[in-house]
Amino acid sequence: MRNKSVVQTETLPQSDALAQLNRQMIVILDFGSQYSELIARRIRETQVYSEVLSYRTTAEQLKQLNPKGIIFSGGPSSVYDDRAPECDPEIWHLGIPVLGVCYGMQLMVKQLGGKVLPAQKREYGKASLLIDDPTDLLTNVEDGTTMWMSHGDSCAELPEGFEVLAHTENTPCAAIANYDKKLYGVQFHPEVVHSIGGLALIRNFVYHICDCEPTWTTDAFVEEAIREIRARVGEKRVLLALSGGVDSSTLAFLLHKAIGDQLTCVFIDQGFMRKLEPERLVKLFQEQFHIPVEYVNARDRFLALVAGVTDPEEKRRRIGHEFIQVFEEASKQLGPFDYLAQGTLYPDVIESADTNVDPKTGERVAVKIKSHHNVGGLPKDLRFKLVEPLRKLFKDEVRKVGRSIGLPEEIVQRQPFPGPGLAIRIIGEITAERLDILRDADLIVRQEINRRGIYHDFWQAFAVLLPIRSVGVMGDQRTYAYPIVLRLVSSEDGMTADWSRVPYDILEAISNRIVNEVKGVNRVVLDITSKPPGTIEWE
Ligand SMILES: Nc1ncnc2c1ncn2[C@@H]1O[C@H](COP(=O)(O)OP(=O)(O)OP(=O)(O)O)[C@@H](O)[C@H]1O
Ligand SMILES: O=c1[nH]c(=O)c2[nH+]cn([C@@H]3O[C@H](COP(=O)(O)O)[C@@H](O)[C@H]3O)c2[nH]1
Ligand SMILES: NC(=O)CC[C@H](N)C(=O)O
Ligand SMILES: [Mg+2]
Repeated sequence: MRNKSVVQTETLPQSDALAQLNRQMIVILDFGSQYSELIARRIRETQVYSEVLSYRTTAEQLKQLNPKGIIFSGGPSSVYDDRAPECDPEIWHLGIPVLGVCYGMQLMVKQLGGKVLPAQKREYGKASLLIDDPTDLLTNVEDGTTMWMSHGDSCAELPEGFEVLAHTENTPCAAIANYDKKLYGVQFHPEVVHSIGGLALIRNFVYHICDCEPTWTTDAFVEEAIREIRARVGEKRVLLALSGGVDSSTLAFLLHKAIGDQLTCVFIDQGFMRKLEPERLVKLFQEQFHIPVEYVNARDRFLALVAGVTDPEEKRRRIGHEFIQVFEEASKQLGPFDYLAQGTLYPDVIESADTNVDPKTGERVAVKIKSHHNVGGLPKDLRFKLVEPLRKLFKDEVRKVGRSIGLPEEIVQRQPFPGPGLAIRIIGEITAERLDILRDADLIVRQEINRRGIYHDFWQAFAVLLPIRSVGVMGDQRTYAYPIVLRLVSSEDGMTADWSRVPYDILEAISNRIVNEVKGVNRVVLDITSKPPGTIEWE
């Protein structure tokens, strides 16, 4: 299993537990592709469980896990690079169906005795797939369908026992198979949305070649998560870090179901929350859900901690550490607790950690984008063991889980709010004054959006305060004040995002109100950057 963070070893040993349950699963071996997690998503969309593991996973380990199929991801290396990542060659003899994607296919070809060469023409983008064998892997994949390519190498000679299933204008071996051994390879990327026939191909592999049944449903996840939590925690007590967001609220419901009053929820008011949120959250949980919440007012200490700090990563690091500090203190007062539960999701883990393989060394290289406080901010000597049952899920999957265990729609549909809160929406130094300004501006954004019933049109809609000032004129007086940035984005899972095309009259209303009502602001600007290349938050 990937060693994503220093505390990974303390999290649920999911794979082992899964193996014991003998659940049908497809394993993805990651050779450093941008799309490895996307392949996992696609498989899960077919309602079959899937996990991404390192390309170093051995045949022996795979035998223990007993997956129904294995997918080799693409990767940035060329199979003939000096230290290109290779798989355990015993994998070819396990008798488990394998689908190699791009680099994965090239590796299959090379290791089994065929030839891979730099292609005559590199191929990036859409290509028309011409089908030579419309059965098996390519059943229901239309001849001439669009598939998405991204490669510089190509298969020049097939290994023994293989045949060509499809080609494109530039690529003679676009899809190949050794039917006897159930080994398949595709030069294109069936997992990306631009590959029109991609999902049909994936379904053929999963259902017909690997013989899986669509049994990994939300209900099955909930049932199993509850079983695993109980088995792991036993009679011990668990402290849940509750922010009131979708993830930790879903987790609160899940844990409440699993271990009842062994659970204590702690909400930390770090002073960077949105206006009126802390009060609302505590009331909602206590009065409506009857789940008690310990409210910890830590405003002053967090503010003191970030005073004068302008570096975004340093802010995140300090806030992350302080969170744990406060939990440890709470544990002394209310506990003791052996476990700390957090609503950590897959994207938090991916973005905080290293996900790429260095083509030269075969090692994972850090491409840390930003440290999500709940992952990168954790200290090495964490006293708690972590319980993070949502760690493998994407946001939309969590929403489904939440809904299925009775979380009200109001929370299920909530826009995400980062743990470090407004601290990472004030660029540069954080002061009490700037916090007040941003809180007021942010409330106006929310009010104007809610008033029009368009809250759910956005993945997130919020305000950012910039630490610069510009000149304006109000009531014939010169002003010299901060600008507010409007960040309004749509997204499916937070991994990519686009800026929302909001009608001008709404932008106008928001801008007018902010400039008129929020003291200290004299200008409103709109962020029109997608992710990538931007990120959703500004720090
Ligand atoms: N103020 C807080 N008090 C206690 N725990 C927190 C707080 N903020 C964040 N956390 C913990 O950190 C985790 C990650 O935060 P994150 O914002 O990603 O998730 P969330 O708040 O549960 O959901 P959402 O992404 O919808 O806001 C939370 O699930 C929660 O366990
Ligand atoms: O709990 C969190 N702790 C963090 O440190 C954090 N940083 C970003 N986010 C949220 O993650 C999504 C992707 O954000 P970015 O595009 O800014 O990386 C967006 O939805 C962000 O709001 C965070 N959530
Ligand atoms: N997307 C990939 O897997 C690329 C594989 C290999 N680096 C190539 O260029 O052919
Ligand atoms: Mg949150």
